[in-house]
Amino acid sequence: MSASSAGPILELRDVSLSFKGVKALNALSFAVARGEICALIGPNGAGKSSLLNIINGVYRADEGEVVFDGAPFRRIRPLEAARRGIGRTFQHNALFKRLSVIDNVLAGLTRHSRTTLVEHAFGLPRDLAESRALRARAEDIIEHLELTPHRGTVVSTLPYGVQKRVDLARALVGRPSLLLLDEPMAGMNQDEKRQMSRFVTEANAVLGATVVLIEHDIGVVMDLSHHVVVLDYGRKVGDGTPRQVRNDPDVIAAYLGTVH
Ligand SMILES: Nc1ncnc2c1ncn2[C@@H]1O[C@H](COP(=O)(O)OP(=O)(O)OP(=O)(O)O)[C@@H](O)[C@H]1O
Repeated sequence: MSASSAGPILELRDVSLSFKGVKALNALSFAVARGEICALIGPNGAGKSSLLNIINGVYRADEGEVVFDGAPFRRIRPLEAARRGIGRTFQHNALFKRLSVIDNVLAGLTRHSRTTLVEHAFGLPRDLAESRALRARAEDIIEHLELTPHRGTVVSTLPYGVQKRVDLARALVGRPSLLLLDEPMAGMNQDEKRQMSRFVTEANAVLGATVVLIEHDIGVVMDLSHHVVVLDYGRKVGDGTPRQVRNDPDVIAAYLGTVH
């Protein structure tokens, strides 16, 4: 075991971020253990998406640092974060809506390929063997996420729940060690949520990704996660197992209301 693999995969140390005087994150500290599913919960505007944006380099922390795999940073470029093994989905998925499922999943492999997106679009792979290997990887993940019937379908024509799964496939195809999911179940019915929960569990247990996810459905959070961090106005108001957090009076007061 290397030195970095002994500690938590992710640590936030006193991270603060403001937008024109509004403190989105206020001296936030917590750690995510390797191999866990960690849920970030809290009311709208609590700072959850901003935090994911700092971890994968979309935003830069004003203060504090992020330690990923033992290496601290305050700012990292999104491509560099992806290269180091941080995968990401977005609240409103950022898929290429006019492209097929397979092409969207292949786009998630750009960081692994010496072939550029333009070369890929024109069918000009630099290295045929590389291209075949990456395509096989994309086909595997499509099968794994039960997207095979949709593999050639243009994304914009798919139901929203299936699009969210394509977004997950695109994030997973790069084999991230840390997978950041921003409301992967937003807008889904109970059946779709159950299905997505199964895929997130498999990404964690079978594919080995540590998961940090933002989710508003407390039932889903309690069933799915090993660890829950609660944010309110950019501050941490709870941190523990789902059961600990559920029974924490501060969390109940700030967010959960009366728990039966
Ligand atoms: N790019 C931005 N420019 C200005 N203010 C921002 C920006 N991003 C976030 N904020 C502000 O930072 C605060 C935290 O927002 P953030 O989106 O991180 O919260 P959240 O917990 O993810 O909310 P939600 O559950 O509604 O997605 C809010 O006050 C928000 O208005």
